[in-house]
Amino acid sequence: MSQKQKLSFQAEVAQLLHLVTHSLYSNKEIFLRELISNASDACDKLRFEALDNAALYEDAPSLEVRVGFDKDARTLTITDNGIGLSQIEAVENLGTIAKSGTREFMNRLSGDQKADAQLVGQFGVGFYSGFIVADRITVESRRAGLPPEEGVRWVSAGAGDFEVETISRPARGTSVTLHLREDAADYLSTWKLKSIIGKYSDHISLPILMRKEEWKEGEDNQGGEMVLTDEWERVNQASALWSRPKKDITAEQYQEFYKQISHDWEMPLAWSHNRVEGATEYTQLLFIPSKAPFDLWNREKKAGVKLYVKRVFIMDDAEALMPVYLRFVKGVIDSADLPLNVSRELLQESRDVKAIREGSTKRVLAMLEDLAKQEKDEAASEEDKAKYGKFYAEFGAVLKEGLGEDHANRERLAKLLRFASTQSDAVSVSLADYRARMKEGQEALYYITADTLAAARNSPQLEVFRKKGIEVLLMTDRVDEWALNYLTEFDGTPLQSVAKGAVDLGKLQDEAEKKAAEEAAEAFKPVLARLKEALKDKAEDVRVTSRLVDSPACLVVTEGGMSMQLARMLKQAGQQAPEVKPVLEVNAGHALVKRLETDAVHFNELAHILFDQALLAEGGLPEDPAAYVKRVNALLA
Ligand SMILES: Nc1ncnc2c1ncn2[C@@H]1O[C@H](COP(=O)(O)OP(=O)(O)OP(=O)(O)O)[C@@H](O)[C@H]1O
Repeated sequence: MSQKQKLSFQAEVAQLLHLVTHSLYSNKEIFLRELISNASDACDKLRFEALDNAALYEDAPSLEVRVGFDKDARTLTITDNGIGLSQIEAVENLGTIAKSGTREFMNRLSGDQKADAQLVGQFGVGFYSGFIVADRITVESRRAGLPPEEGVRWVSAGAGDFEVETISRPARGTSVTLHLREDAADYLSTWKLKSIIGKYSDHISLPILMRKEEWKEGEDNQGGEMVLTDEWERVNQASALWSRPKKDITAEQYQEFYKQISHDWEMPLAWSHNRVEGATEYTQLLFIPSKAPFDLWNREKKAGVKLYVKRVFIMDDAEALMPVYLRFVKGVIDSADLPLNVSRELLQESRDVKAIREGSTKRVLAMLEDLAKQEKDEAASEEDKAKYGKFYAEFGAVLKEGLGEDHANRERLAKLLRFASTQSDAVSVSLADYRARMKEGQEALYYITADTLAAARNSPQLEVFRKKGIEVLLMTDRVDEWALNYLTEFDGTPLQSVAKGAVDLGKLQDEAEKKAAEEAAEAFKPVLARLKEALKDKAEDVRVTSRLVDSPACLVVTEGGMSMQLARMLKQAGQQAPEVKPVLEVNAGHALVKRLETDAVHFNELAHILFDQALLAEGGLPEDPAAYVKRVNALLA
């Protein structure tokens, strides 16, 4: 590649760049954080690769980042002596976005600049944020280990394409030169740059160097000015934030550190910083974000915890350190015990890692419990009180995955769950709240799962519960049904789906009611037998129920069976779902059902209408919708 080559950006990059240059003015200065963060990552990568191959250090073993500027040329340059980029890497890494879910993300953009800017913030613009302030960026780089003549220059004006060419670059590493737009000239100031670095990058563990400035008197006492010298000085603290004592770290520093490692633009909701001593020694600094990332639902998504060993960065997405259901947690774990050359495979098997994961999981749960406690704390500020609700709205559904995934902590997790209920539209009812206000004689915690809150609330299955004033939890997250399989009781009280099995209200029904129900069932027996016959292809069974008050019929599944809703969901997702044949339950007191006893002519029609209506009421569709319409019309005419 000795001549210049012109290449196009991947479509998604071009889209992202358009957004970056058109919507991200409000917080311009973050470009410096992003570029310094990349420089620091590049040094971390070199240090890691050099564990096996010390020759990569060449003659420059001390890693650093330099920030320099040239007022006359209106350029700002960030240089690192990290791992560098080969020509192929420059084309790939700076011309495409490797993140999974990028296309879906782009599809979510609405064209509304404000909303999109917010989304882009969640997505993370990284290197491309340089184009907020620059109308052209030149990257010069040479990968550690390659000869000087295999350097690369990459230039782009941030529109549709970029140019690359081979250059000779004796120093390993990367320099990113921003050709600043006219309105960004104020970044050409030592004072300004220092203050931004202090704000965003103070905790970076590498030294960030800038040229020292000196006061120079003007000629003939004509007033002087600050001029740059050739001496470089360190402008950050350069000690890893998590290794400093807690008391020396301010809330702002924690917040900025979070933003740097997470690329999130919002503040974290909570953090926890601890040195754990004992059989396994490590430091953990864990954050709970306040907003879900765009790819939260991708269970393959990179985990958010970085692993360090004695301050040396080892790997980014160390999934072995955190269970999948806590994939939203960001932070750093620095182990004193693991070997520096630990591999992913080794991590999976290490007992130290297991101990770290257990300890970190407990720490995150404790953080969540604290947030939940604040919710009810009179003395807490309104902001603090709202935090758990905020967390739950973003991550509650993911947390539920833990019921199936993390047996050891199931009870703690169960206490953290919140639901809407027939008494609360807000997703705010905890199992403990519900249990505390159960009716006299109530023996189970009742719940229903449905696609929407309205469908849950209006389900015929709730009728008898409403009549008796019994609260029912309304669950509408896709994961609920699956997760609830793993939670059969709470604090000794069973959890019972109102749509599964025969309803047994136990002590909530008085003797007279029970007797009346038994009599009705007895009298209805002959009709039941005919109904079963008429619907034998559709219904597993037909029985008389006491759960209905106003509706003629409803569908339930057998105890332990998969709900119709879950089966539908699986099918929609293209997965194998067992054919669920539901049980039709009929309300023997309802006029339409009574008509079955007398209207022999329309019996068959009525039977199918009952079944299909019950299916509609719970969010399903009749197998043959046209036949259903025809039957109803025949009766209406
Ligand atoms: N200073 C640098 N030295 C070496 N490689 C770099 C440097 N800056 C960027 N890169 C490469 O370019 C890639 C893209 O950078 P970019 O900042 O866009 O995304 P990222 O850092 O991977 O993701 P994010 O910033 O969202 O975490 C990086 O993954 C890295 O491989």
